[in-house]
Amino acid sequence: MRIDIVTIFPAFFDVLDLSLIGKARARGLLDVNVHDLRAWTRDRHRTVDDTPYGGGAGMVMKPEPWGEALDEILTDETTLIVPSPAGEKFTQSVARELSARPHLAFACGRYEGIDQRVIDHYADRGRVRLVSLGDYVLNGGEVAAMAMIEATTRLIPGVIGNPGSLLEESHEEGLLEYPIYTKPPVWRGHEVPEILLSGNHGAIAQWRHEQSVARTREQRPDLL
Ligand SMILES: N#Cc1c(-c2ccc3ccn(Cc4cccnc4)c3c2)n[nH]c1N
Repeated sequence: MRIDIVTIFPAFFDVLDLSLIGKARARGLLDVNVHDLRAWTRDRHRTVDDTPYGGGAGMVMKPEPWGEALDEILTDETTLIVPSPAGEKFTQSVARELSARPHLAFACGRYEGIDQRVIDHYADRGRVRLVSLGDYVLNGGEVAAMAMIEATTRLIPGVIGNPGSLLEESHEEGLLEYPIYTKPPVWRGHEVPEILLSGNHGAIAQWRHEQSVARTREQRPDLL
């Protein structure tokens, strides 16, 4: 998978050189390219924003630099993802869908967002998705893009060492994951549930499912 990210804060994505995504890049499983939107500005001040038509607080990102950047980056195979508080909810299902795409491009806005005509222009030409990380307000698209990239790329075969672990994670089957324990068997008076020490794998699987259902009912009844 190729990923392109356009942002006015390219250094924000230096973290993608680390950990599993960094290793996947080094192994050629991922091709991640970060671009500074200001590279596509034409004026001395490298201006990317201006005042909103119709008045109102804040500034809006100008369409011209975005148009020149995206014209250079997008292909017929690209899914353009625009993180936005007005977007569809980003879920594990969306992550799974995106993980099968050959090329993802993330347009990370700042200020009050990107001129709507940019989204309209590329929507006419193919796959554009406005996607929201959740029902709260961030200062820009970078944090959302980072979360979406991590949730999506970890589903690509080979990125995570143990693919079996993906199947038991929260939200993969619509339930929250069961509680997990490791050594020591007793810690500050807290004991590991006896069933987990029994070696009875059928009973352990049953207990874990029951714990997932109970946890989901408690924390996220909306998922049931
Ligand atoms: N995904 C996602 C988001 C964002 C988000 C994404 C991109 C931008 C570009 C600018 N802002 C600031 C801003 C603030 C208020 C109104 N409109 C815009 C962004 C917020 N906020 N919350 C989410 N779940």
